[in-house]
Amino acid sequence: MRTDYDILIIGGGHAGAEAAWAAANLTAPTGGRVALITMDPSKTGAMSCNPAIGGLAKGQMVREIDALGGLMGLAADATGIQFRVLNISKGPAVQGPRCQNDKYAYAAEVQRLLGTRENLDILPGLVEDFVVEDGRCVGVVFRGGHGQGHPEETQDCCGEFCAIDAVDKTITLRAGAVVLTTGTFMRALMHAGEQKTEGGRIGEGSAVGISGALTKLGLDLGRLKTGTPPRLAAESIDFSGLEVQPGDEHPTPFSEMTWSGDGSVSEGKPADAKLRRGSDAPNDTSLAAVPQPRAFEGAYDKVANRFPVAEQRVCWITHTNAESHDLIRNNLDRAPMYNGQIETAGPRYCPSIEDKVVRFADRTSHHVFLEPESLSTNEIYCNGISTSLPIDVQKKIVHALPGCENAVILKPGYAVEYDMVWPHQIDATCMTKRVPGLFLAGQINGTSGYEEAAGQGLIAGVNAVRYMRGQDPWRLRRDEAYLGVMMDDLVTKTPREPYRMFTSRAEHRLLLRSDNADARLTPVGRDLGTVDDARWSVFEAKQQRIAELNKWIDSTQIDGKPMSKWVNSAGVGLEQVWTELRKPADAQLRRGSDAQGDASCAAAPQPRAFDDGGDLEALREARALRAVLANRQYAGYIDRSRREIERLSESESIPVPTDFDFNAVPGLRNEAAAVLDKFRPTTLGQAGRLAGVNPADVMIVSVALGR
Ligand SMILES: Cc1cc2nc3c(=O)[nH]c(=O)nc-3n(C[C@H](O)[C@H](O)[C@H](O)COP(=O)(O)OP(=O)(O)OC[C@H]3O[C@@H](n4cnc5c(N)ncnc54)[C@H](O)[C@@H]3O)c2cc1C
Ligand SMILES: NC(=O)c1ccc[n+]([C@@H]2O[C@H](COP(=O)([O-])OP(=O)(O)OC[C@H]3O[C@@H](n4cnc5c(N)ncnc54)[C@H](O)[C@@H]3O)[C@@H](O)[C@H]2O)c1
Repeated sequence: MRTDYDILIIGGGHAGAEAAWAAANLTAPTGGRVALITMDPSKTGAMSCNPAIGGLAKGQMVREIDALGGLMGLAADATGIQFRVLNISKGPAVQGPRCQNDKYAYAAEVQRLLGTRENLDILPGLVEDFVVEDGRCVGVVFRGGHGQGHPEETQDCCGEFCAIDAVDKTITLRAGAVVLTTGTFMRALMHAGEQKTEGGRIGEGSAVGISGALTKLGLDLGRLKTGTPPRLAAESIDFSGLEVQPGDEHPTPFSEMTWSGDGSVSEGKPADAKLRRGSDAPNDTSLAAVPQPRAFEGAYDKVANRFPVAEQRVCWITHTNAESHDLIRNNLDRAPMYNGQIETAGPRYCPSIEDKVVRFADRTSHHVFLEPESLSTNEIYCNGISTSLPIDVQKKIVHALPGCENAVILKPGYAVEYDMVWPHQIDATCMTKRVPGLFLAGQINGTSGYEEAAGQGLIAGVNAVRYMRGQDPWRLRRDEAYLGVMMDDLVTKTPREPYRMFTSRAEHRLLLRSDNADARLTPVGRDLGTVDDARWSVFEAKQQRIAELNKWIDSTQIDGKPMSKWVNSAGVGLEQVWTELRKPADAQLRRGSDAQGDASCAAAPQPRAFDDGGDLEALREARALRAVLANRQYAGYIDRSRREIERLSESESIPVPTDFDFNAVPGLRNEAAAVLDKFRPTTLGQAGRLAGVNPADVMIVSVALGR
């Protein structure tokens, strides 16, 4: 059995899957090998709770992950059973793509995608300790297992791993870097009323030893909680009187590679943009040595030629009422969150139904979305009534929902408490400051949500490879991506509850839109090595089309007025511009008196033939046009923002050495020195965002740094 790897990833959740995908893709061209060790490989990519990906702000993050060559958007598109863009009536900056997924198909697709990486080994087992030499993490110690998906009757589920009989043996693996993504599993304890069960997810175990191993390394651990609602049997619900929630008429995929055609690969070339973001050295040349990936074989098989891939389904809306609220109030003494059984903080922004009834006491009703969990099972997810009340009370709450009077609960709701690592102990690359070579990603860093976890996984996977290669770390700035906002928030603020992304967290949200995620990040991914030739050629084609559309708008008149003004006027949107674009070129010319005879106008983009029903060309055109219009709509703001970002970028890029002694800075207030010492910001910009550090403190530190 191989015991030496380039990178080890622990945990096959959303963070681990993304980290493994990035690390395997990055190391493949140089013959590197990656191992993903997880308690049960058959649960890799499992959706612990909501069978949905994306939503407000989260959808933008999925688009960013996709733009950087990640797998979440591909898996979501391949298995989505309902697609909706939320906030569609509001501005493009706050629109969030979201899809319902067949949760079993989603996990299977994540596993298929990981299975296409020939240099990735997936090993079943429980990691219990780290190998640390000279203060650096260089491996892990784990107990081999089969995972629950192991077919007992055969002995070949894990190939070589089974063959050498590694099960229940303690195995040491060494590597250049380790990424730990334990999710909700560290010392996990589930609660349903008075009933307590060890485990991070129903039917699964708890990772106990790893908490102690982290404490031994000197890391400070905390404890948080989250929860999930009951699942109901579809045939026991009367849907007839319920409001139907259909998907969008023309569904929008997450991935730029979905429906990108046959995925044919043109000769790729490195992106022009130089990667300066995370690099401490502005003229970083180490990237020149990054081998460019040619093609991620098998990555786009499921999505390249059709969309939606899976059969589409509707959801339904029901609601709680005075009767269910009374039930909840009368049983609060049996609710672990209220009777002292759970003392840790849960996600304030995805509250349990008992939280909602207590905190919003004046409300007499809350929406409950009934969502199919799979095309192949009868499970219905009750979005909106996450609960840890005892099962007998859950039954009564469910039966009080219109349509659910006779509903059968297949799986009860529960809450889970788990250990996490306070994230001020990592930096924005996900590497722990105390133990170089050890990276943490996902719920272990105090976040909540698949998308937040996946984003951190990608960042950790990339940086683990860069660390192993001795390359400069890669960091995203707040004005570059929601992923940058999340990392900056995590390392500058101590979360008091599970961290969830919102558009309101991003001060530059008009720049960080879902429509321009590829323009912002695909060149960055190309430089990093996470974007292959196929994705790069799709990106280049789109940027070319955007340029053509801009030229057309700038050179065309409509009713004697510049089209560039018309596109920003009230009542004009994608549909109206699309209609103009579909008119034959001579009709466009006839409308614009000044444009008569202007050859550049006639030569502007030939309207592409597409039907309202949607096809490949329509999808591409809509994507390009959406980006063009959003950029024009926000042009004034974008210019102002850019100037402001430039003004601030000087302090943002001033590095603070990792061993800088804040306590020795003359004139620095004790309170500021203590905060700076605790969070150990890596740039002066980050220092300025810490609570307890004011502009005068930043000035003093800046002088001490010799600036
Ligand atoms: C009950 C519940 C409700 C939730 N509600 C939602 C929701 O509605 N929507 C949402 O987006 N998020 C929800 N979450 C959170 C969501 O599941 C997580 O945010 C997300 O899955 C985190 O991804 P992750 O990769 O960090 O961890 P996880 O998905 O939890 O994966 C961790 C993986 O690591 C493995 N592992 C852990 N420790 C070890 C070890 N020592 N050795 C080997 N393997 C190990 C586990 O087996 C698991 O495969 C909920 C979670 C739970 C449990
Ligand atoms: N439920 C929990 O206890 C829990 C725990 C941890 C994390 N989370 C977080 O919760 C998120 C889900 O939270 P949420 O409650 O905002 O739900 P969501 O993201 O599924 O929904 C967001 C909004 O979308 C709309 N919506 C919901 N379901 C819909 C449907 N079927 N069709 C159309 N629109 C729909 C609703 O307006 C809802 O408020 C996850 O991404 C995760 O980060 C939840």
